[in-house]
Amino acid sequence: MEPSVLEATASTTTTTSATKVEPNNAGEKLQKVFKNDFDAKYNIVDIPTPRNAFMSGQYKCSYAYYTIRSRLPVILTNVIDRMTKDKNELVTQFAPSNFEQSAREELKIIIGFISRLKYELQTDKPFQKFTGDEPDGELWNNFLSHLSEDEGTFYRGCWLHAECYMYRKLYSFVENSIFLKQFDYFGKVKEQALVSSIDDIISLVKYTRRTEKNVEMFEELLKFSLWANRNDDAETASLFNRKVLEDAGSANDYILVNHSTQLWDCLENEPTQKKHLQQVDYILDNVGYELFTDFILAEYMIEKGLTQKVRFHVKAHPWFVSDVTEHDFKWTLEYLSQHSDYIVCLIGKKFLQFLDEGKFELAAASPFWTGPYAYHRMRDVSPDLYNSLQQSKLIIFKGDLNYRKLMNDVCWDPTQEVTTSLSGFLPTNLCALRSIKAEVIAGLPEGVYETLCKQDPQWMITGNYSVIQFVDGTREFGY
Ligand SMILES: O=P(O)(O)OC[C@H]1O[C@](O)(CO)[C@@H](O)[C@@H]1O
Repeated sequence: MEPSVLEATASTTTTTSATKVEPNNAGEKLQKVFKNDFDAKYNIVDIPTPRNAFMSGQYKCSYAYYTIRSRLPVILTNVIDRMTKDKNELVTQFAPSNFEQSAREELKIIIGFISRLKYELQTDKPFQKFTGDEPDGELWNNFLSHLSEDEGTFYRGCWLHAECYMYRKLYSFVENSIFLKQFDYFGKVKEQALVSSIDDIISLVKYTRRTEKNVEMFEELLKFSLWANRNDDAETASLFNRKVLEDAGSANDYILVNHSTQLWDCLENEPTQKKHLQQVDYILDNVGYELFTDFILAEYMIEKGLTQKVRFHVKAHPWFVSDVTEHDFKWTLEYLSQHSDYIVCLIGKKFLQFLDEGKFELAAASPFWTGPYAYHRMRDVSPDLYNSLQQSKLIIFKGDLNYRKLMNDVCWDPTQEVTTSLSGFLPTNLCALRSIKAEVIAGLPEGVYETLCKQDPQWMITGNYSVIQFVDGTREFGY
């Protein structure tokens, strides 16, 4: 688990007077003085995110601040370290042998670009336009050109924009390179996530053969997929996955909203005027065991006649470390179908066959998913995507980032109606399967938020709690 916001900020509340520094802890105190200087320089205010404000690194008592201050620089440092360590391997893999020296030089330049991005992040510099051959360069530059001075930097801007911008810039460095176009900074980590979860995958496959068609089983599969979205380290995740597999209801107290029955009704009893909608759209999140649980849920929906097809949406390029790209999606199915374990191999082949038969479909990766926009902007920014989603019986959004984009990355009153927080985004019926990792939430019952805050003020960033939220797209909400 990530260190908490309080751990990250507790040491900063101290005197700013350098004259009081004692010799035995001078280093520590000087660091505190520096931190306070930092806050003053970048207009950081020592408060949590105000209600109805965008999440932002400006608010020191927020996960946005902690992410920009601590998590994102570490991610960039890890990328640099990994590239430096693997440089020979990368050069051999991506450059023809007579161009190895040029590739080595290019790699050095890319590492330089990443270091500069890290510096810009740490010193709250303005977001820079995209000037290379990015296919979505216009989308991004258009977005950037509409930001005011205050909205266009890492700490002062909206957290969603800052994080999306960082990952988009990071990818642009290899995308615009000569030799490293195909390189995925997070490729190894993602492959390892699948390889190391094979035992859990086998257990899940065994458990889900010959299932009944009923709401109870459907709910169990929703929960497997839901809890696979927790952000634990590999070992804790595996223990947790097994616990949920032994008893899908074991973490029920941590599911704060559970609309499984409404979801079932939506799929099972579709009103006659919507009978032509025979597709579920699945907006994927992470690779590894999580992606596999998504496949199992999709398999169930197809085999039990709840939908004819599931159309999966992936990211157009590496994104937020572990998000599924087209390559990851295909690699996962290939890996499973060639596995030495008979059960894994069979299920992999079955899913590949689903792809052939059109029961599974891999949608062309829309740049909108790797854009900075919240989903209420989809209709005007990406009308084709919006129109195609309208043809769906249900859209399943996995994970925390999708949730933040649904909610416009705003710190809503937790009891706010979800439909209000969606700000008009409702192409069809929606479902959010999300474990809570940021202070963005809507649709909680009265009192739940307050009770949990008393138990643990940081409950919203632990990933221990979750929601299965359904929004009925057939109702009129007056937008
Ligand atoms: O994989 P998920 O569930 O989208 O979680 C990743 C998200 O969680 C966070 O760690 C907290 O919101 C973000 O950095 C990121 O948006």
